Amino acid sequence: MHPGIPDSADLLSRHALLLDIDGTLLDIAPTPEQVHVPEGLPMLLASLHRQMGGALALVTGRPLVQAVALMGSLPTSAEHGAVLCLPPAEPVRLNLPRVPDDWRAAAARLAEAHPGARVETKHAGFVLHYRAIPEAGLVLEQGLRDMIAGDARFEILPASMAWELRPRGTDKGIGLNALMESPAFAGRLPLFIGDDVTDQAAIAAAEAMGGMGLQMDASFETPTALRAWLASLPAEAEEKL
Ligand SMILES: O=P(O)(O)OC[C@H]1O[C@H](O[C@H]2O[C@H](CO)[C@@H](O)[C@H](O)[C@H]2O)[C@H](O)[C@@H](O)[C@@H]1O
Repeated sequence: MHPGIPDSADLLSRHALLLDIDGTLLDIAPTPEQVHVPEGLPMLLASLHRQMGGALALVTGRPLVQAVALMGSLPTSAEHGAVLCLPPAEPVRLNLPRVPDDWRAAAARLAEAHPGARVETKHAGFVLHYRAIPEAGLVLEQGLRDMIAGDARFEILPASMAWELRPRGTDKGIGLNALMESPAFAGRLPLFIGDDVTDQAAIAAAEAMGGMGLQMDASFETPTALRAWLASLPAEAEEKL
């Protein structure tokens, strides 16, 4: 575990916990639908959320509906900062351009041409996954780059064995900042944990606020270790009181 992590009592009372999902809370699976949510994880997160006065959130690239289905109803920044949900309020979506339908169709054709590749649709953009066909990663990237050439409204983000085509103007740092501005998080220091290149913006945002941003490979290493640490927090905090 990272040496700078605050002790449990300090963490629960003075910090906000902001957690990535894939590769952090959950082990990576062959496809987005095949992730396994360990029994008790949503209940553990809900319990920590209560104990932290509401200052626990998910910061994910997944669409909100998927985050809720996997982890339950928690404060969530979804689609890399494009959607903010603070239950019970209705989710708020940034006003961003959506990728043209003909790009979505072209991406589907690209995936068809490389069996094993697949397109995941999001509200404003899409993800081209190549985990099942790693050798096609560079060709698929080039196909996407040709697609957006000359259109500065969009960008291609390297993700975990995937390329994400999305509008500029949002990232996980923007999502983290929006969460930290909400009442339950105000006055607390953010502790963000993520595993992927898309998590760098949230790590930078947490550090810019005087908090901590941890990369999984340099802190917990595996989702199993992170989940065990989360499960230990309440009991450890009680011992210190
Ligand atoms: O920000 P996160 O919560 O980490 O979500 C990032 C992306 O995760 C999903 O894709 C990744 O995880 C899948 C399941 O383990 C894996 O099969 C895939 O190869 C990974 O790229 C999700 O599908 C994306 O929408 C998220 O942006």
